[in-house]
Amino acid sequence: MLKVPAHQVAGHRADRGKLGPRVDDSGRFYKPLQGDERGAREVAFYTSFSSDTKVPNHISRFFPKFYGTQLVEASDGSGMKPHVVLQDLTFSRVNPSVMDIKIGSRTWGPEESADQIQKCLKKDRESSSLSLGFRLSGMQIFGTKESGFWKPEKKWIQSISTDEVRLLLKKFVSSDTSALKPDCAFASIVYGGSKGILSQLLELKAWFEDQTSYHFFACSILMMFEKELALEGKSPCPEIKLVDFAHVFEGRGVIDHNFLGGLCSLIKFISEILTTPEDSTTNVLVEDAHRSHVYPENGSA
Ligand SMILES: O=P(O)(O)O[C@@H]1[C@@H](OP(=O)(O)O)[C@H](OP(=O)(O)O)[C@H](O)[C@H](OP(=O)(O)O)[C@H]1OP(=O)(O)O
Ligand SMILES: Nc1ncnc2c1ncn2[C@@H]1O[C@H](COP(=O)(O)OP(=O)(O)O)[C@@H](O)[C@H]1O
Repeated sequence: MLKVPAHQVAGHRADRGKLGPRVDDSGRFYKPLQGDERGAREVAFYTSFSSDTKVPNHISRFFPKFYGTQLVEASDGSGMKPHVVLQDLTFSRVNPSVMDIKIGSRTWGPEESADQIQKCLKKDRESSSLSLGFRLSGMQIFGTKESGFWKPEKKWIQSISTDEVRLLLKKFVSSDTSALKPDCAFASIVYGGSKGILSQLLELKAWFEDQTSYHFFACSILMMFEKELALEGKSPCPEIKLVDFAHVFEGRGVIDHNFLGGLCSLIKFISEILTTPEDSTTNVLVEDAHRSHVYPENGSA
């Protein structure tokens, strides 16, 4: 029996009769193929990437495993539809904090329609994409068993300023989701360390400095970890994964400057949080109380 992913933070959702991804009980994530060229492009990417012998294992681990395509009953009741079958990235996690960061100042590819370009350009301008080279697309932060997750509204998170982006990157690794000033209590064990998120981002960056096979537009980095493990004195299992390849195009021997630029910018933000967590340029998130809602553990978004 397929169900709506409990920890999905962005993109199309399969609730309320809409078309969206679902998961099974064995760790697989079923993403409906968009009927136009986007679906075809995503399948083409996974097919090519999963058999690309030039991609080293320490890089392919940042991508969901690909199990082909399958006809599955669509979540909107429209009948059997092709889905791309992927590894469910949050399958083994209990109460993960998750952030979806869309990378690149430009989120449309070279062969897109004028309408698609206009739509993307508007979102890029109205978000931090143009100014920072990335935007937060969605997130959830686990608080406690009693309070559940803090999950800001999607439209708000995509319209925030540079200072608010910095503040949310801090809040993501802080102990109290309701505190107005983040304490960055988990920054060193989530962002820092030889297996932390910064180190993984730097590994990814080194690959992007060389690879010229793929250009990733509108692709996201998912950052995940588990606060409860940290509170038990264990590793919070910080991890990055890339998702959403509906706008991947052939690189044709050219560096993916758009993705690389956004990745470098994100790296700078994370590095600064590690070196100066007390930086006073980020104060309180004034809109916070109005624009977010908390839903209980295992509740729906
Ligand atoms: O449908 P919307 O307005 O939610 O837009 C989708 C975006 O959601 P957003 O509201 O920006 O978080 C969505 O963004 P996220 O993945 O949520 O960051 C995609 O950009 C999606 O386009 P595509 O499937 O990648 O071509 C977008 O889908 P399309 O509208 O292009 O089908
Ligand atoms: N393989 C996966 N496993 C678990 N969650 C995923 C996976 N792929 C995507 N997600 C979740 O779904 C969200 C939207 O995914 P995405 O591929 O960007 O969809 P869309 O094309 O609808 O924007 C991500 O933010 C993430 O929370």
